[in-house]
Amino acid sequence: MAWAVRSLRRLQSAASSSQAVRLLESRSWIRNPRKVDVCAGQNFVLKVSKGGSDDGTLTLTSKSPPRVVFILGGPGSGKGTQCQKIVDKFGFVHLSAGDLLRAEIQSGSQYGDMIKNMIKDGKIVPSEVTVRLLLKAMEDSKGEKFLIDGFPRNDENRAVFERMTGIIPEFILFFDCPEDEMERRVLGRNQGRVDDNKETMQKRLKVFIDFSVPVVKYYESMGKVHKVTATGSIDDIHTTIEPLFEQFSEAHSTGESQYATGKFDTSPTNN
Ligand SMILES: Nc1ncnc2c1ncn2[C@@H]1O[C@H](COP(=O)(O)OP(=O)(O)O)[C@@H](O)[C@H]1O
Ligand SMILES: O=c1ccn([C@@H]2O[C@H](COP(=O)(O)OP(=O)(O)O)[C@@H](O)[C@H]2O)c(=O)[nH]1
Ligand SMILES: [Mg+2]
Repeated sequence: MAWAVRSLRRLQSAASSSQAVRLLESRSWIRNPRKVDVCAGQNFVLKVSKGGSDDGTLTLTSKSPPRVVFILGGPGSGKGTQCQKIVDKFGFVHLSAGDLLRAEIQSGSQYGDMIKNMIKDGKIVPSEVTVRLLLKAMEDSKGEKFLIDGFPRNDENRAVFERMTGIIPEFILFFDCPEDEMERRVLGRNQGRVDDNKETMQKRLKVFIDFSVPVVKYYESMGKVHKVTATGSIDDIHTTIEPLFEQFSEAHSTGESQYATGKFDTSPTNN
């Protein structure tokens, strides 16, 4: 029983809900859910439903669940530009996965060279690297609502984010832009980026079609995608998407929202 109390204390001291999710997944904290009805951590409440079978369903609700909107679209479709206008008006935390990766290169990280070479080739960086950067940025920001820009870029990104955070996006904003317009914008961006050139752009567009568009289709099958025609003026596009964020703010003005319900396998572990 001592280890159950010890483990419970570990869970209760978890600094964030995402840590609790990781503890749950590792199952290193509990062998018998019957002993734990409700466990309140610093940022979350864990409720164990008294399911008849052994694999009781655990519901992890967070007192202030991180609410996420994914902003997707091809390179140069206008994701960053529109995110900035949404932040100015609705106070989200804007996390550009690409910017976080470029900052990681600058930081002298052990992954720096790998990330730089992959960006140069328009390739998608391993999911765990990007998700850890996103998680850290979310926790450091102390924010509650996030625009995650340019992520997930493939199905593995999507699955790893969900597994590591337990977060389901509120909706996806997809900027639909013709390839020639995206190329024109990227080549005119003048940000000194290693990947803003004709050759890399062709590779990025292929990666977008082959890997990122299927992620949009996945979320479309869940009815979570708002597709926006991303040609026309920056202000007109912003006006088109504003109502989505007005509704978002109203819908979540009060109360907790359940953000992770998982069938965490709580059958007694062997170890
Ligand atoms: N509606 C638009 N019309 C023309 N240029 C745009 C529009 N939206 C963004 N841009 C420009 O195109 C380039 C790419 O925009 P950006 O927001 O960086 O796209 P993404 O983040 O999707 O790559 C930037 O130089 C930006 O100023
Ligand atoms: O989740 C991500 C986001 C970006 N990238 C890499 O970073 C590059 C630049 O991404 P960013 O979103 O900044 O490009 P944009 O679409 O804004 O031009 C991409 O082409 C990828 O090589 C990645 O691997 N994973
Ligand atoms: Mg961008």
